[in-house]
Amino acid sequence: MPQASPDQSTVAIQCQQAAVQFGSAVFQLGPIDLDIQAGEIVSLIGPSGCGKTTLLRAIAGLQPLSSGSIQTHASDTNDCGEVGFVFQQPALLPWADTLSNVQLPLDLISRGTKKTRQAAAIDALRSVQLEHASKHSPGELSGGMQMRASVARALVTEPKLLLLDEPFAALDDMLRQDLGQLLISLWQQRQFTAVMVTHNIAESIMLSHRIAIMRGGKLERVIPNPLAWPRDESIRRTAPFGEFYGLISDALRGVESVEGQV
Ligand SMILES: Nc1ncnc2c1ncn2[C@@H]1O[C@H](COP(=O)(O)OP(=O)(O)OP(=O)(O)O)[C@@H](O)[C@H]1O
Repeated sequence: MPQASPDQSTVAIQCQQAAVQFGSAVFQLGPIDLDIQAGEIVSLIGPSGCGKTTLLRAIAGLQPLSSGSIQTHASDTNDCGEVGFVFQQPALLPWADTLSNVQLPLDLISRGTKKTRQAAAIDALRSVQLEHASKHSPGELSGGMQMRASVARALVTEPKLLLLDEPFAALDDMLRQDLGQLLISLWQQRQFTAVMVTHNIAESIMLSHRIAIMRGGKLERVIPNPLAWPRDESIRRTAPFGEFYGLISDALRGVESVEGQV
């Protein structure tokens, strides 16, 4: 049975006084304290340049900290397949077909046999409804199909942790909503922990259990999402959605009308 909500008993990501300083640059991230539970999806939202991507990269271990620490349940193992990434651009290899692109992370970590890797890639393609395009090159796919392939590639190793950096920002609104629903249905199957950078308030509300508001390198507040989970698109037309949208907008504008917790 799919789980309906995150596992509140296991901390999957623990940021303790995590800070990043870039050389002589003025910007400093943190120090940030944040615990994310296993199976939780947390959105990072805030003005351009406030440090969302830097925090995401730090969680991924791609950005060294100048002080503090970030522990993830992925960093407890040495398995490179424990973290999946989805970026704004699908970044598929143009010379390889869709199946090979999706299979690539398994090939890179040499997991299983060639046959099991291919079977896993086909499964991942099926989960994003792209099995029929396995032999197509990325140039033959629409933008939405490319992004679905990118999601399949991120999930093919069955990572416990999925990191998404404005994954659907380049897509039109309808496609963006469809891919959001796809992410929710994949979560229902796999209950991964996810951190997603977005500029889109509605998307952060639809897809996350908590919304972390950042400003000037600081984590200002983390707001629990009161809407029932999992959500479908009809929730956008409800009063609670509208109210929560207003509350997040206020928080982003720095209006002190909301109780948050870090
Ligand atoms: N490698 C780097 N060296 C120096 N400064 C950096 C580096 N990477 C990011 N910065 C600076 O850190 C700050 C935060 O950048 P970051 O990309 O994390 O912001 P963001 O909130 O994700 O922005 P956006 O919403 O525009 O993508 C910016 O001032 C940026 O110029």
